[in-house]
Amino acid sequence: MTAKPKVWVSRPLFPDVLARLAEHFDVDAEAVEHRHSADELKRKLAGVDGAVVGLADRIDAAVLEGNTRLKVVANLGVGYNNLDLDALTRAGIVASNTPDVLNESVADYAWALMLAAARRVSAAERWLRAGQWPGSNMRFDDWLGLPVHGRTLGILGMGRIGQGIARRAAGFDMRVLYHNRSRLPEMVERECQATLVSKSELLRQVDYLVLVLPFTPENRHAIGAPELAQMKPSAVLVNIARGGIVDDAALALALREGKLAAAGLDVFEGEPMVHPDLLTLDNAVLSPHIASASEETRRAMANLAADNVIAALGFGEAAGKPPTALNPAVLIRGSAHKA
Ligand SMILES: NC(=O)C1=CN([C@@H]2O[C@H](COP(=O)(O)OP(=O)(O)OC[C@H]3O[C@@H](n4cnc5c(N)ncnc54)[C@H](OP(=O)(O)O)[C@@H]3O)[C@@H](O)[C@H]2O)C=CC1
Ligand SMILES: O=C(O)C(=O)[C@@H](O)[C@H](O)[C@H](O)CO
Repeated sequence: MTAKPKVWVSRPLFPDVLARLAEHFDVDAEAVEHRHSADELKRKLAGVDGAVVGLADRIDAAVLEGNTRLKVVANLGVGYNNLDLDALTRAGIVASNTPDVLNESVADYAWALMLAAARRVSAAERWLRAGQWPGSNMRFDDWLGLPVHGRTLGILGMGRIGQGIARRAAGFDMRVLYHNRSRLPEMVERECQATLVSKSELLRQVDYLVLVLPFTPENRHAIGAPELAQMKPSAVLVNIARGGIVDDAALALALREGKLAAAGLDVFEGEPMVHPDLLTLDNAVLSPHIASASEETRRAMANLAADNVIAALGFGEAAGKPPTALNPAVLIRGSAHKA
């Protein structure tokens, strides 16, 4: 009997998903969360045929150097800026991500941050938990927030998730503007009731700006001091995209100086570290990169990553056709199936 292919799972995963992988593979699954160094990644990946990795695992040319065994890397996330896709493709390794299954949960969460930032939910809760309500003689005009309904929502990066955020805006009777490098099909614009504008028009007109761009070299600091200066001082910024798309130092300054009303942030430059100034600001609602974290969605992401590994290594009904491969040309050339 031939030995089963080996698969490494870099972070703890749902047991039933690991069991699906174990039907076909000899699975080495990490039992505790741990940030792997480049050396550890190189060592782990050298001994396996497939891997399921997280956003903290940076898979680049140095990590892959000399690796002749690895055939597939499945990323637990739709964003894949932790993968050097060119290096993976050059090495004949299939890479995959987890699009679509998380759209609705992440769109829900963008709204959670938008509403919380507008209505000062986190600051009010901190105040209440600190025991400050009794005896405070809270005034009729204390804790005033910003209206959401009827305002203008802007989406920078109107892809799968951005469109979900836009569709929800109808319930709040909002006008929706968006900016992408290319215009969406008219039918999609109609469904989302959204209008394409230039980036500077978007910055100037919106009351709420939600960022849902991928992190690429082009998008680094897409929102920095010059862009913040174009926004209304009463506007709210929501970043659920990636740390580094916003210049967090410039954002903290704008929030402190009242040049921007509030922010809701799920991602940070250099996370898990957060810019110290943001931590001191009451008008910033902060969360630890949890926009996709509903049970149903995280399970769907894990299963989709497993589907990709199973198919790329030639098993299951989709053998040879990983459903969400980022570089399917590797499969067409057949190099993912090196001996
Ligand atoms: N906080 C979290 O937990 C999560 C974060 N994310 C992040 O959200 C990102 C988006 O996901 P998803 O919606 O699936 O991706 P999509 O690829 O479907 O959408 C991205 C959109 O961004 C647009 N875009 C890219 N570059 C630019 C640019 N320079 N200026 C304007 N628009 C741009 C693209 O349009 P065009 O090409 O026409 O410009 C596209 O419409 C992910 O890459 C990930 O980083 C996703 C899930 C959870
Ligand atoms: O999908 C993405 O791009 C995300 O950023 C998230 O869904 C993370 O993958 C998730 O938080 C696990 O780290």
